[in-house]
Amino acid sequence: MRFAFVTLPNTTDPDVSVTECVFWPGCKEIFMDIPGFPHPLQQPSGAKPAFRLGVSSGRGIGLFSTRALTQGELILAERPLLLGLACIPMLRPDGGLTDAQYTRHCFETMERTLEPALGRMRPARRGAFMALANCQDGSFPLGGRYHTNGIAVDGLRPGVTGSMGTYSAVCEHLSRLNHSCSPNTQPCFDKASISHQLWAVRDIAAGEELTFQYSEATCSAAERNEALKPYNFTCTCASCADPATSDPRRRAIGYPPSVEMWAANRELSDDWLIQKCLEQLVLIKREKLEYLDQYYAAMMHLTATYICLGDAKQASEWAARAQKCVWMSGRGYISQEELLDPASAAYPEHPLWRLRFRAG
Ligand SMILES: C[S@@+](CC[C@H](N)C(=O)[O-])C[C@H]1O[C@@H](n2cnc3c(N)ncnc32)[C@H](O)[C@@H]1O
Repeated sequence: MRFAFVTLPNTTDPDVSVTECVFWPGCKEIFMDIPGFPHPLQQPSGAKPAFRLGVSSGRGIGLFSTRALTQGELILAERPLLLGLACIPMLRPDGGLTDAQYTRHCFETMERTLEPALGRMRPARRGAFMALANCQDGSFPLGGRYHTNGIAVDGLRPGVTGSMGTYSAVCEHLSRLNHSCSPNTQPCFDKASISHQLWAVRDIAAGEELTFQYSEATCSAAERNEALKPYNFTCTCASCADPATSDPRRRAIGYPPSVEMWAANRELSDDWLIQKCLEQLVLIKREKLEYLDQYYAAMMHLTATYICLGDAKQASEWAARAQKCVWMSGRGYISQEELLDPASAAYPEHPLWRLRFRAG
């Protein structure tokens, strides 16, 4: 397998941070084809950083807020030290390798693949990479750190889904985020600036530890902890400590039914869909899972439902709440600026306006 080793942006300016990339052929062009690439890093508000590194009891180093943060606030943006394939496709060699031998073979291949990228890295960036945690036994200094600290990046291999389509970004600061099954932040990768951005998904108190989820949050506590095994820790968050209460709530989290279906169905009450969405929001808030797509979807549905009912005031309030979910950029987020003012002409002109009274 021949990978492309590239530095992006391609500059020797020491004041511009760069990312060492291990790309499938063709991935570099995804960046180079973006008009104006590289865009500058988006800057968080405030003169001082909104985060600091600190010791998190029993979890090594973590990130902490330095001040109160509001939902939808940008906490930090940084270029990854390293951006590469989440895993390397490898045929199992003939000769009857055991599972353990095959796993070792995969790690050895990853180690060899990462060596040239680390060799290209600026010394300070390489030092930052090597200072990161390695949850393995140390046999693979590069691959171990890569797997411990990589944050998933999708969409760099158009048309390829699953692990073969996923990239992994290792960052100096963002990779210090510890895991929580009820995370208060969400990282988003911005291709145009080749940076990872960290967003507050709910209001965060000054001094609170910043966390994100390493594993799918809507499955059971047992399944989540199975997925966390490669990171070598067991989660002790409130949801993992009380799965009898939390698991059924997480299982019940989903997407609301279609607005058009409800609008056309006279057997359903006018507030039927509103109740469905509010039920979802209660579950999501109890489990503190505001980062989920379903949270944003519930608020978008509430906006659309009130438009169908011809209630611009309520619709604009839900549009304003959905508007804060900036971390949904790249995952279906639509800025609804025009719906924030209930007196806006966008309401009577909206295709769903009073649909409930027109449908059927
Ligand atoms: C990506 S690193 C996070 C930063 C790390 N704490 C450090 O010191 O650099 C992942 C490692 O942090 C630790 N960790 C992360 N979340 C944890 C949690 N909720 N409980 C215990 N350990 C955790 C585990 O050792 C895990 O392998």
